[in-house]
Amino acid sequence: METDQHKIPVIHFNEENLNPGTDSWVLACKQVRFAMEEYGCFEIVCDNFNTELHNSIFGTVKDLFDLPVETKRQKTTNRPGTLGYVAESPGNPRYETTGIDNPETLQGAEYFTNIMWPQGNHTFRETVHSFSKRLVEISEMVIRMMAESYGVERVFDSLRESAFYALRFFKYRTRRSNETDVGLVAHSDTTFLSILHQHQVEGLQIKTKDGQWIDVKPSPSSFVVLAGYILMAWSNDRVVACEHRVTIKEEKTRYSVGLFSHTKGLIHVPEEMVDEEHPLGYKPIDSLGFHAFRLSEEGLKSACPIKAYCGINYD
Ligand SMILES: O=C(O)CCC(=O)C(=O)O
Ligand SMILES: [Fe+2]
Repeated sequence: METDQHKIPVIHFNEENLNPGTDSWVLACKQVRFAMEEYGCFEIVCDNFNTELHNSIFGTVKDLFDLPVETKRQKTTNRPGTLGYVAESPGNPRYETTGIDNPETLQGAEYFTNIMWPQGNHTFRETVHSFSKRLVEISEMVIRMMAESYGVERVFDSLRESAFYALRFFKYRTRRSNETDVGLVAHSDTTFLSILHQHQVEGLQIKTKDGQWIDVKPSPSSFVVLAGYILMAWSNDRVVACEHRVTIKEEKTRYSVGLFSHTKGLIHVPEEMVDEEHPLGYKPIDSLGFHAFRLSEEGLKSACPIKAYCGINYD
């Protein structure tokens, strides 16, 4: 429910405020930091994001999920800790997802496409590639803005170099008579950042600090940027990973897509993030190790898996 007190911050990304060093850039950095610290998320409206790309990505999503299940189930990733295809499960019976590693590279987009369509699928490959490239640019921009707003621009290059991406597609089938409106149960992501894009049918909900759930409306030109557990640790708890879920009230199939940014190697909390009020809370963070831990019995049980994995003085 959207209430008077709470509204997810909306930030417009346009040519002017994306020009580093300008006053409007500095203001946009402040808005991004405020949104992340208060909500763990914000909505970006991209003035120059074309509706055609929005329509084509969701056209390809339908083609992909319409493939036979044996085709979708094939192995598409060798990356430790990365999920490939996930079908309906008892906790999330309406949820189906699959993902592409390195989708912003031609090779990544092609590798996945050729497994799904051995005869090739030019439209799918091109759409995934151009859409992911745009989202990676947005993701890098947000990370740069966060680094600048905390005065740690010096670490931006190493964060950028250690980043890798997955594009994931989601389908939520319509409700059967004995089922609830749950699309995906509440959780926070194991990412640094997740950027979600919804199509027509709403469902994404974000939990506020005071425990209220607020709806995020779909729009062809807007994306929701969510803080994941790795950003939470990197920021030494200045930003808290955004808890979210999917609740589908309409009797319709829902599609969404998201770019998930991960990091390889060890990420250190920058020393500038540590002060009296924020004592160092994390050992160096191994994002891939954390991903595997999160899926373990202990990780699934933990109230705050990132702290259980690499928190200092946490039990
Ligand atoms: O479908 C969505 O909008 C959200 C998906 C999601 O949160 C996830 O898979 O982690
Ligand atoms: Fe999520």
